[in-house]
Amino acid sequence: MMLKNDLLLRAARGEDTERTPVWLMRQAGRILPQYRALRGRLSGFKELVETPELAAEVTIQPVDALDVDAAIIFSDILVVPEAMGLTYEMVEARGPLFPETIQNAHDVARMRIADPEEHLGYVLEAIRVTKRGLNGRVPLIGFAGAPWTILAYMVEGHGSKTFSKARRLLYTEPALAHELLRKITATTIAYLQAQVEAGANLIQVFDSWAGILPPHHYHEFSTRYIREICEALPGVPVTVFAKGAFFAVPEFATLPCRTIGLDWNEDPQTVRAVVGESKTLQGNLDPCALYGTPEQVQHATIQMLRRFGPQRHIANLGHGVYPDTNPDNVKVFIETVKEFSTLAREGQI
Ligand SMILES: Cc1c2[nH]c(c1CCC(=O)O)Cc1[nH]c(c(CCC(=O)O)c1C)Cc1[nH]c(c(CCC(=O)O)c1C)Cc1[nH]c(c(C)c1CCC(=O)O)C2
Repeated sequence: MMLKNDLLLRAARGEDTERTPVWLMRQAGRILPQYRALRGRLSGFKELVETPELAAEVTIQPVDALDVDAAIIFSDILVVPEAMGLTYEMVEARGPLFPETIQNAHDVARMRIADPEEHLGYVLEAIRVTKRGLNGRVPLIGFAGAPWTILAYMVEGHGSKTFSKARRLLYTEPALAHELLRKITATTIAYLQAQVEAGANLIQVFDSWAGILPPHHYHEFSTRYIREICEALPGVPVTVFAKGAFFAVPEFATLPCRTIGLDWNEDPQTVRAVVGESKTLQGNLDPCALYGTPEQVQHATIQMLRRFGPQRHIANLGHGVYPDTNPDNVKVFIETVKEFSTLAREGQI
């Protein structure tokens, strides 16, 4: 089906666009009252993720409510470890928990390379239902966690400031870590290819815990697997978002991906100077900028747009929007991107 709004895809491919496309990480859920109302009627997060009609409804909510230029499928990166054999629980107000974790060679051997239709069919069906519901209004983004970030949860068992159990494994049992990373990578590649087949127009890889590794470990245990994922998706626009990995930007410039996501610690002009003109950059307003007055939000957004320049930019936050953000300020952010980037191209400002 032809897309009515394909700004995101054209910007990712490096084509000139009449304005800068905009969406927000974690736009589905959390901040929208209509999400909270639906979520309140359900037993929990997993029911929502595993019921394709409901996941599709929540995916489309921000397109209706915020007028963003893309939808992102409502799911979680932790569906991948579950498909491999490690069930997760979502503890209300605390986050994910794995009752069993990966500790030794026996545990790694027990993990299977998942079959997307068999073990993640509910996500693929949610993508198909979402595509019908979107009816070509905007592109749909599919996603997965980067293998390193997935390993971190599988070994640690829950969120952590340091992920010291996961980092310890890289020193004490590097071969075992690689074996697990290979299985996660194989599962992720098949899963992302299936997402594209189901209708995802662009793929984002989230390496949320990139920033806790030293650069040499990041190169050895993360970038090489991200590279394999990018290589397995030829022709698909891929965005690599690695939080805290400013040290890896020179290497990201060599990845066969279209877009590099920046967190708010990164300076767009510095990154641009390193990667050159061959990549699109995404980001990177500090989510805390959305706590200001509407005028302050507008000011911060315009400053961010100026740092990126008009082309080869996808406007976004530097990480997911915080749950207590006023949706009206999110709208100011989105409208400012649309208006200012249009005027900038017309030479009016
Ligand atoms: C709290 C949490 C969850 N899952 C996870 C956490 C973080 C735990 C920690 O701090 O260590 C793990 C997770 N899930 C996702 C990521 C990668 C993106 C990131 O760094 O934020 C990570 C690190 C993607 C996601 N996780 C989710 C999406 C889809 C929603 C969207 O992007 O709009 C994505 C891309 C949805 C999700 N996932 C979760 C909830 C409650 C929701 C729905 C509403 C909300 O955002 O609060 C649970």
